[in-house]
Amino acid sequence: MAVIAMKDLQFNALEWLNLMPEAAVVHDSVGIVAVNAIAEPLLLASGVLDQLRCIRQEGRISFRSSHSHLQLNMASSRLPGRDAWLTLMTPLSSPSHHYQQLVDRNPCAFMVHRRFKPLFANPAFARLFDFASVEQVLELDSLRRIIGEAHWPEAQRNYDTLMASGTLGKTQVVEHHTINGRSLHAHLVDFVLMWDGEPAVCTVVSNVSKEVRQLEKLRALALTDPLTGLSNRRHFFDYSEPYLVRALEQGGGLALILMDIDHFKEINDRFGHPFGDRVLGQFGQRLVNLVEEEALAARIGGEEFALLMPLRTDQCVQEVAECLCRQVGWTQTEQGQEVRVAVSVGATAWRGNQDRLTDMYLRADKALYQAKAEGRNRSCSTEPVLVES
Ligand SMILES: Nc1nc2c(ncn2[C@@H]2O[C@H](COP(=O)(O)OP(=O)(O)OP(=O)(O)O)[C@@H](O)[C@H]2O)c(=O)[nH]1
Repeated sequence: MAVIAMKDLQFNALEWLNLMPEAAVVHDSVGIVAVNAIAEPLLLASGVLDQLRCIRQEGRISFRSSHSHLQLNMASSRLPGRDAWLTLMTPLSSPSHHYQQLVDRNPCAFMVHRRFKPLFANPAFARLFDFASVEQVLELDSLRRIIGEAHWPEAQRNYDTLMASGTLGKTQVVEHHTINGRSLHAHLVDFVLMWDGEPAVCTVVSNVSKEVRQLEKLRALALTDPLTGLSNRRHFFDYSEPYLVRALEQGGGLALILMDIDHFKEINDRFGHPFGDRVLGQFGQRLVNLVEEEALAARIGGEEFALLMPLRTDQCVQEVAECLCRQVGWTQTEQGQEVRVAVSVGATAWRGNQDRLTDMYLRADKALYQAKAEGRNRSCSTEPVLVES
């Protein structure tokens, strides 16, 4: 592959060209940016550069023309967000044979036209989507089944945009299901080609299921406190919104409860940091066991925990806080000595639609401070407030 000029490092023209097993040229308002090896000799032939200039000057998008000597079919796609074009040159004769080659030479590809009617597919595509053969793919009237109902409206919109603009489809990662219902994540790159005088779409597919799973794992790790397995501070504050929305929509109550283990420094000092770590882990476990599943429990600091939980109409925040305070602590023996793990608790209830989590946090923190000041191992809550209906 020869690169004539690369004006912008972010511009992934080379990547695009790598996907094209046929003659492909990327050009912008100044000139040719990149070509692949198959297109290079074609550019030397008289007339081809003029055709490309025409595309630029007239601002035409997808078009088809043939050069008398070379009998080329030139279809241009505008690169998303760029004043640049990708032109594919295909022999005018035997397009069917040519497109079959196009999909066959790609690691995994298919071509559709008119509402996702499959025209060509390669064996890797058939295998990836659990088809018995390429023929089975081509028997379908539409790829709707593997696109999936959830993604179908968006896929149709993308297809229409692609047809109307001739623009290269945005690369995207989409969850699909195989014909056997197996879920997989695929990275798709679409480009427009001419088929039987009409635009059609060729899509190059990469199976990125493994990468997506790894990303999901990493995301979960980034949101989890490793010591307790609870949500971490970031997740707690980022994930609070659905709780507030639900309280607002359903008019229910919501409690924010902060808990801070008493004299934790002393526990560390007496029994060592690893023991302190075990206490934190145990505390997290006890907390999860005490609350219902829909509660969001998090470790938001060293020995500070938070709980965001819906309140039933028969529950009042003071009682919930008091109950937790009594039940979450415990006594155990370590190195022949008694260890008492107790907490101070500060709690508040949501006060209606102007009340944000940050407001609630300030109030609960104040109540927690009060519980510490009054002697620890107790709960305090903000004064009873009527929850707005
Ligand atoms: N083992 C362990 N200790 C931690 C961790 N994070 C914070 N700490 C310790 O937690 C202790 C908190 O001490 P303080 O803020 O003085 O609070 P306290 O001793 O619990 O006193 P009060 O909160 O006033 O009852 C400090 O000694 C920290 O080093 C952790 O991940 N593991």
